[in-house]
Amino acid sequence: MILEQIIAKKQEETAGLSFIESDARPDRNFLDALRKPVRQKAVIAEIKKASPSKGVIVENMNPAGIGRAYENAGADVLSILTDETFFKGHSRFIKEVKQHVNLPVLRKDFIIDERQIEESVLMGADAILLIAAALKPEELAYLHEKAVQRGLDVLVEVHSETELRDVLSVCTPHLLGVNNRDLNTFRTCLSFTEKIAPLIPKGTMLISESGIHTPEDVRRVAAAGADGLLIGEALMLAEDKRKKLDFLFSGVKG
Ligand SMILES: O=P(O)(O)OC[C@@H](O)[C@@H](O)c1c[nH]c2ccccc12
Repeated sequence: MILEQIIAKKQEETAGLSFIESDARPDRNFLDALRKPVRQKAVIAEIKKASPSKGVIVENMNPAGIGRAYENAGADVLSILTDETFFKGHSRFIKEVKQHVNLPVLRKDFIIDERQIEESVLMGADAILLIAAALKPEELAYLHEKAVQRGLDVLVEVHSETELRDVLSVCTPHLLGVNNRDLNTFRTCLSFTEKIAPLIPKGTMLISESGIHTPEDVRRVAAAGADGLLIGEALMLAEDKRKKLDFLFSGVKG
């Protein structure tokens, strides 16, 4: 029930946020970068110091250094964890990284309140994540619309057919992510991508998220029809990010 715990914590945090209005806008195009991938499939490389399932992944993490290494390795965009409590992220990471890297950035956090959308723009995010399991369909539709109005791209994350149907009944996102990890049990299984891929509407990009560690994993989600891959741990743990990405893509043709 980790998701419930995380949401309870976010409710506490967002209660203290004030409504700020600014004319700040995202300055990089996340969706465009995903549509022109460097490799056969788009790569969202994630900067994540720790996670509830793995604990600390990298001690003394230098986000800007990792961001630069990801860019040099041919990642198309970045995902940066900003949640402090469960992922040891920080709100300043996005700006810090963008000073040294030219890639668009997704703010990876648990967005449940419209004030976090303005906050994301002020943090320097170009895109945000909305997690279907954390929101009622009407809430998701509302936050999706608000984010788009503020110029943000939105990755909508689902984990089941039911969640996908609920999402599609209220909005048609440009980017749909299938999380291969069950946020309640932490187990990953790539068959989630395979099951959900055929149900994604035309014109929506499908991103396979989590649990991608081997060339066989990449081949499998690519064959299932994923347009992009979100990879965290495997890249965080790699000494040489380019070598790792080349290796991961070694089994994908075309
Ligand atoms: O480290 P992995 O297994 O490659 O997974 C990355 C990413 O998909 C995962 O961090 C993630 C997917 N959805 C999330 C929602 C919140 C926090 C984290 C996530």
